[in-house]
Amino acid sequence: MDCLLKHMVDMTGHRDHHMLDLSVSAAVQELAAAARVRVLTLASSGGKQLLRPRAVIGAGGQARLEEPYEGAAGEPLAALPELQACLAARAASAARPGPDGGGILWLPLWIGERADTCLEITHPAPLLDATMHTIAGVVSVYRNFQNLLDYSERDSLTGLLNRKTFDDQLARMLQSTDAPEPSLPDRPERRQPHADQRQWLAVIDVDHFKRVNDRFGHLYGDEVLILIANLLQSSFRAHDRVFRFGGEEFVVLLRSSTLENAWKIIERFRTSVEAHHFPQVGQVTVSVGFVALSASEPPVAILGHADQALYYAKANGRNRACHYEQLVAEGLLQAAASNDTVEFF
Ligand SMILES: Nc1nc2c(ncn2[C@@H]2O[C@H](COP(=O)(O)OP(=O)(O)OP(=O)(O)O)[C@@H](O)[C@H]2O)c(=O)[nH]1
Repeated sequence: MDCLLKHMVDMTGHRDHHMLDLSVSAAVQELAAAARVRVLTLASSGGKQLLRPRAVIGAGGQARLEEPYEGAAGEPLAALPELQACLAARAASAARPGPDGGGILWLPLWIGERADTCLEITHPAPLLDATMHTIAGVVSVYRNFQNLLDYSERDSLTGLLNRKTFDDQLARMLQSTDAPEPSLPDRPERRQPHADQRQWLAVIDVDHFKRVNDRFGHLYGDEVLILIANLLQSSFRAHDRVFRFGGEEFVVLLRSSTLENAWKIIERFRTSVEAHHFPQVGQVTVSVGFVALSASEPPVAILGHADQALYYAKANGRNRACHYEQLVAEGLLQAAASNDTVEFF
């Protein structure tokens, strides 16, 4: 009981999804005496259902986060037919028996009709009913707490991450920027990220949005923001982070991408907005400024550089994306001092 209470206190003391994932995996590993526990994201990409590990812990080890990287689409759900059938039937759990009464247990976290997260418990011995009962309780607390965190981290109009969570997420990305990839002895198949891959920050602003509000009213303006948020979510990958920064301004943190791919992804989003028919309003466009993250620069300077590139895009025709370093290299922008920010509202 003491052990359970200790884990509950630890889990509910966090205000961060990653720490919560680490806590729940440590709790379940200890309670189930598991050989391995993984927290998995259930995602779909290109019509395929995928599993992406978020956190993992082995027996006697420390829980650690699994950092996503470009090219890591995820593990195909089809490789785990028991879990696939469980998700299709909206069932509470799936199991694959192993030797000596051990096996693998999957516990999807259902929120209504959706399960975005699943716990995977590899246990060498049978799980007693009492243990199963305790784990089910821990998983329910985890799900409720995840919900609460989601609520406090999200913008109520668009459902995107809010400004408040940006600083944390940027600090986390900056920490992993320029840091050497940890060696993973238990995952020898893991591909190392390409040397050209960087992390990127893009600031996106709706063009002439005031005109939309003035002509069609705020309700239609709000609808445009919601539709743009949807286009953002479908254009960027699950491990990128998309924020509504306020008003008609959005920020994206793009993980591990080459400059060429960052251009492609950002252009794909910009052209998808341009091609979208917004009910009543018709065509809407966006301008984008983006910059590579560098651990040696303070967040305010990085944001300032992306803002400068956005300002350039606004001043030079709108409906375009501009890359800060390229503008500086071409002499079109002056490299700004680190405490510079550009205001255009
Ligand atoms: N409907 C709606 N409008 C908002 C919201 N937040 C800010 N706005 C409006 O967004 C508009 C921003 O206008 P401006 O800053 O002048 O910029 P703009 O018209 O987009 O022009 P450029 O950025 O120069 O292309 C203002 O009219 C704000 O009232 C919101 O949540 N909903």
